[in-house]
Amino acid sequence: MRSRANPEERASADARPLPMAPKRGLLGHARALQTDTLNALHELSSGSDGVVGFRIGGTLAVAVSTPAAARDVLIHRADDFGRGRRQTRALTPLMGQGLLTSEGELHKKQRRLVVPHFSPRRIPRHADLIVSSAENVAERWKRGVDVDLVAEMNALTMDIVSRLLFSTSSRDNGPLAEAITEAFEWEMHALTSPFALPLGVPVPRNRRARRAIDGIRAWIAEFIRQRQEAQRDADGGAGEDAPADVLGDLMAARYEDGGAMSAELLLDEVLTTWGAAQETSADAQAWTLYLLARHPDVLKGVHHEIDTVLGERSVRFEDLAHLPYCLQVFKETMRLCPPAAVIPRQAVRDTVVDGCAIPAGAMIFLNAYSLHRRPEVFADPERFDPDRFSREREKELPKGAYLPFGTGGNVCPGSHLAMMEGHLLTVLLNQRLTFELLPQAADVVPELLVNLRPSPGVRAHVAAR
Ligand code: HEM
Repeated sequence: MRSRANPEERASADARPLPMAPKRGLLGHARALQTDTLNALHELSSGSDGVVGFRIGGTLAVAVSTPAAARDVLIHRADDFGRGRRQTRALTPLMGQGLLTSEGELHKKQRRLVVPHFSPRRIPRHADLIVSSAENVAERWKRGVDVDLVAEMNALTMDIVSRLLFSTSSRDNGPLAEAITEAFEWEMHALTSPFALPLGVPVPRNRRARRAIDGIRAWIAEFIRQRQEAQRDADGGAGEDAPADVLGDLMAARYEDGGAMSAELLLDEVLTTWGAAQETSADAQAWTLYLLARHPDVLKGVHHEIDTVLGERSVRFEDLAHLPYCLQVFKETMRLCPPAAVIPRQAVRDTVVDGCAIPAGAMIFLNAYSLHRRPEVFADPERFDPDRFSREREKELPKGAYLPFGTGGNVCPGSHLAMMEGHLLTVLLNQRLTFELLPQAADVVPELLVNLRPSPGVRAHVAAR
């Protein structure tokens, strides 16, 4: 007797063949992707119904860019996809088995432990340190300076994340900040270059990265050890209580069985948080300042809201609910320029995405940049229009149409913190300063490295408002 196929099998039997982009030479689309990844992917996506296959050398790749297809990959069929070898190889040396690299049971167990520390209830306590880091910058710039906003926003978010994690400023530890920059640059090369060699191959770039990564892990491990020692003294009544930072939270966190994280995993999660939180937030803020400088009408609305609600006083967490237009600006920025513009996956078995058959091994490029430009969802998609995120209009967005933080089991655990940080910085920096783009900023384009960055930087004259 024939057994009845389960719904999964029926779905894959009914799947239509994957539509393929027109062929391109022996290397397929490899060259176009190598020279301009973002535009090559956008061209593939916008010429498709949202799921399109193409070749990178001998490998099948698929660009995904509709809400339904995105939800299949990230939610409904998430178990059919892994992170992909390249991502794991690039991130593991620095981040070990942290949330950005682990999978399966370990990933689930770590999420249960880590995610609650970044919940909407827990993040307001970080608002003051974000404000004070930004105030330091505003104070330094008030007499007028020419700067690159990309580099400066990276320094600012580096400072914020190191205070958030360890209660110490990255400005006080130059060698660590330099090593982190070196390690992130190597990760970027390993993620994006077809010529990247495994870290064990002793070419000069790898040797430098190895030194930087070993230095960072040793420094943070020693910092954790000292904090644990101080904690033991405090528990014994012989010292001060530990500062209330993310490291303290993670040290105190307990699994359901009452056990604590191993020293190695604690180190991995701390470095993962650093890696995931810093550059994404810097790029989001650099894009926000750039787009505001290009749209004086929107900037006027931002100034009006800030002046009405705050006047000259500093912003506090409680004010954010009364500054909705500044939040809309930040959200619209992440629609047009999502820092995580492409979310990579690899099919671990034959599967189906939005009705199309995807074979095991296919690389998936979930293309948020093109997803956020679907004209059927976002009319006149290239227009910078924060009103798209007014309370009423935002509610009408179809599920899966706006994914700056992904969705499903890997959704960004830092999204609430990132939104609060982006909101606070948008308010504070535009309250205190003016940003006038210099002629070199005339040709800024989005470039997909690991994140979507304004390239070659955003030169601006900054002065007190
Ligand atoms: C504007 C800032 C940020 C953006 C645009 C962003 C975006 C994203 C996206 C799209 C993902 C999902 C990746 C995937 O599905 O593979 C992700 C994951 C992650 N993010 Fe964020 N993120 C931001 C800030 C932060 C912050 C502040 C933290 C730290 C608290 C953080 C920690 C993480 C971690 C640990 C993951 C891995 C989650 C997992 O795979 O389980 N991110 N982020």
